[in-house]
Amino acid sequence: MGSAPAANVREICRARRADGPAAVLAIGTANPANCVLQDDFPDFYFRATKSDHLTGLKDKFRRVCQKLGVQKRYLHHTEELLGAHPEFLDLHAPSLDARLDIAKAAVPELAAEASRRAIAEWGRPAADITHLVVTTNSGAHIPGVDFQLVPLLGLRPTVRRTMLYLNGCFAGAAALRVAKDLAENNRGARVLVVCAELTVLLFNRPEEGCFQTLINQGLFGDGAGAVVVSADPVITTPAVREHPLFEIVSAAQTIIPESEDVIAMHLTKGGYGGNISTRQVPVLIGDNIERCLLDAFEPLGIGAEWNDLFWDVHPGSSAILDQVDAVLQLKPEKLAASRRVLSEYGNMFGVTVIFVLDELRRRMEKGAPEWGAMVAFGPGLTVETMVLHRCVAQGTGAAAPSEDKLTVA
Ligand SMILES: CC(C)(COP(=O)(O)OP(=O)(O)OC[C@H]1O[C@@H](n2cnc3c(N)ncnc32)[C@H](O)[C@@H]1OP(=O)(O)O)[C@@H](O)C(=O)NCCC(=O)NCCSC(=O)/C=C/c1ccc(O)cc1
Repeated sequence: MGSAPAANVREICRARRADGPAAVLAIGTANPANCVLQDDFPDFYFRATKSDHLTGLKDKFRRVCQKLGVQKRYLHHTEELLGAHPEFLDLHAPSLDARLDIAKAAVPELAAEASRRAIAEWGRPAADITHLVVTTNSGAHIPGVDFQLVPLLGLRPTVRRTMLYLNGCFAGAAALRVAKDLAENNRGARVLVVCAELTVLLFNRPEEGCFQTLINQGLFGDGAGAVVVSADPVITTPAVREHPLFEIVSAAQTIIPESEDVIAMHLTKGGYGGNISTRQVPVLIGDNIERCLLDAFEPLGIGAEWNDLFWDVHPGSSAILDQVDAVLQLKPEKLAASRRVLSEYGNMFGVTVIFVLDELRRRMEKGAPEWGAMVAFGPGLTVETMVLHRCVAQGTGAAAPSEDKLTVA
């Protein structure tokens, strides 16, 4: 076989690229059935960990729980499951294997549930998914959740998988960034992004002097979010249409200088260890968020009137959202979707921004902003910044199929 001239190779590569931009076509979410109310949680937690005698610490935990912005969460671990694993209550007992076993079975199931909802909304067969990007902090298995999802969802064995482990709370935005590049560089690609988290690896008994445990138990929740992304949505049949919801216009990642130790987590024999500098995190995010946003929006020629945008900010805690509000001087309704998700589900690590996106699309009405920002934070400290454009048919507030003229400001 003769070798093709270089120009032809370029042409081949160019022809393989989609016209873009990548767009979110469908969103699915899922949570475990076990719902816990924040008001009841201190009683549950201290009872389940046989720590009711630590009355001062329990009062403090109650106060901290009230400050996190959470009212409700869903947790895979129940009192029954904890009762079957007394080793989870002993900080010094080896419990990592048992925790990983729980995650190995439960994370793919939760991920599959969210994915099925996204695929059902998308309206095409699961076998039409060409790429799969999966993230979790809850596990360390090979093959991983990505592999398990292939039979669970009926994906093709040739689906191109990318597994992102241990990206902390910015994992959801990072997965969408990867999906954008995959979709825009592969004409016809249909990328399924799936994020799934369980907090069973973080579960620990309360201890005097260990504030981190109180945050871990009071803030985080379990859930999964899935999104279908494509850069060339089409009308497939008269009955089934692909509807772009949000175009992903740009995606960037930044490390905040000298913040390496601010969120540091690692696997230990007893689950996750490490520390979050809870007072520093909101301050550092506040000090750096505007620069990250300007770097994202200025090259696009979009003005920095932050109140003209819609916002998907990772709700790390209400202190973080308050800081973002204060620095960007946002109107109260701007972070309402982030605050609602935090309140109803807790901080679900990288999953949370997908829940906020789902909440945003439900809140979008005629006259809502066309341009928006997704901002996620996590270990590093790392900031993921994404410029989003809501897809609207001219003159309506509804999402438009790709054939219709899309409004681009
Ligand atoms: C709720 C906080 C912690 C405190 O709220 P506050 O408005 O500053 O209130 P206070 O100053 O009145 O503090 C409430 C209580 O907590 C105590 N406290 C206040 N920080 C302290 C303190 N660092 N020491 C020890 N006592 C303290 C404080 O002394 C006080 O105790 P007390 O007077 O007895 O009621 C608030 O600052 C806050 O939400 N901070 C941000 C929380 C945060 O870091 N969120 C998560 C960011 S991202 C992330 O977590 C990712 C994690 C991850 C996890 C796993 C992975 O695998 C990967 C990643």
